Amino acid sequence: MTVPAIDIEGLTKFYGDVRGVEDLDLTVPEGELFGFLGPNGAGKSTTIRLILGFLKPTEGTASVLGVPIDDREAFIDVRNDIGHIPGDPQFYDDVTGRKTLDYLASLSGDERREELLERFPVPLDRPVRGYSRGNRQKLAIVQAFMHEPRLVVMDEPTSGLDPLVQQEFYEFLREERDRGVSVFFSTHILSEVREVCDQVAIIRKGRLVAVEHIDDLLERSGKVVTVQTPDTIDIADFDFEETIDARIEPDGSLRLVISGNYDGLVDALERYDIDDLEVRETAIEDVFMHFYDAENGDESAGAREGTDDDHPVGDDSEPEDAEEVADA
Ligand SMILES: Nc1ncnc2c1ncn2[C@@H]1O[C@H](COP(=O)(O)OP(=O)(O)OP(=O)(O)O)[C@@H](O)[C@H]1O
Repeated sequence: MTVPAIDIEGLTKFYGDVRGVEDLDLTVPEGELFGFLGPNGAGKSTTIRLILGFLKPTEGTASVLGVPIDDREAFIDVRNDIGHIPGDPQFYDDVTGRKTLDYLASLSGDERREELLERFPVPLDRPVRGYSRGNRQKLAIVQAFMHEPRLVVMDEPTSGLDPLVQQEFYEFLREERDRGVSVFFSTHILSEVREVCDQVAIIRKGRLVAVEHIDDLLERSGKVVTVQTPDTIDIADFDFEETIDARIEPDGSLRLVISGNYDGLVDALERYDIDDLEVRETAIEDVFMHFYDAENGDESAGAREGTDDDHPVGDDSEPEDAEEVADA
């Protein structure tokens, strides 16, 4: 029986009165690219910090690669099988990229630094202080993967990367997945979810609202059909079982979202002259937007400020606030 890469049960974290996450249940299977999506302040970083043992849950538990996060000793061992890219990777600024990697390699190992640096090159002999945001992120990628982890957990890993490097990183992630590596990452970028994820979990206001295979999600989300006709459209003609949404656009065209077969549509269109007809996949934005609330904005509003944990990457086991776990 294979052990899930991550198994979360009833995980809850309150920062004083502020809810980080509440009653989260989630299983991330081994060998999948698993996306974690949600608006600002939804609880993504909190979840990531909990499963890496940097924060102590208020309730509930999780296992990572089969090891419960509250089994401190076993968890320290399993950390070597985990790679991590924090939300805002911090390094010791006066140290060069090369020395940074040497140091991190001495802690966790280094099986493939050269290969990774070829794909994600950084100015190795310059102090990290002078690195651009993108180069910092590439250094974070190299350190997260160089010890051949079985699981990599990443908090918005493509922020700061230019589009070409992003594409290279997506390709790299797919290759890693095909080699059996499990990847769990938070993101705001909807197209990224579509491009690389096998499954996605969506979190809002600290609670899980959906876990979906991307293919199923897109299948259920249907196709968008746009029809231009000189005739007056009776929207009731297009209300068949497969219709998810039907509306007349401001330019007078008919826009339908249809899931399933097109028989009803073809029959209905016989009543009209057609100037133009377009069928396209539903934009991922439309697929996900109904999971977000129009008024959500920044869900962290009202929460305590200035308590983020931006430790240097090699030092993220050093908690900075009293609530964090002392020996993560
Ligand atoms: N150290 C902390 N102290 C107090 N409240 C916190 C702390 N960290 C997070 N929170 C609060 O917990 C909630 C979840 O925050 P979290 O950072 O986990 O969300 P997120 O989904 O990662 O957001 P973003 O997409 O903006 O990074 C928010 O209301 C946030 O303000």
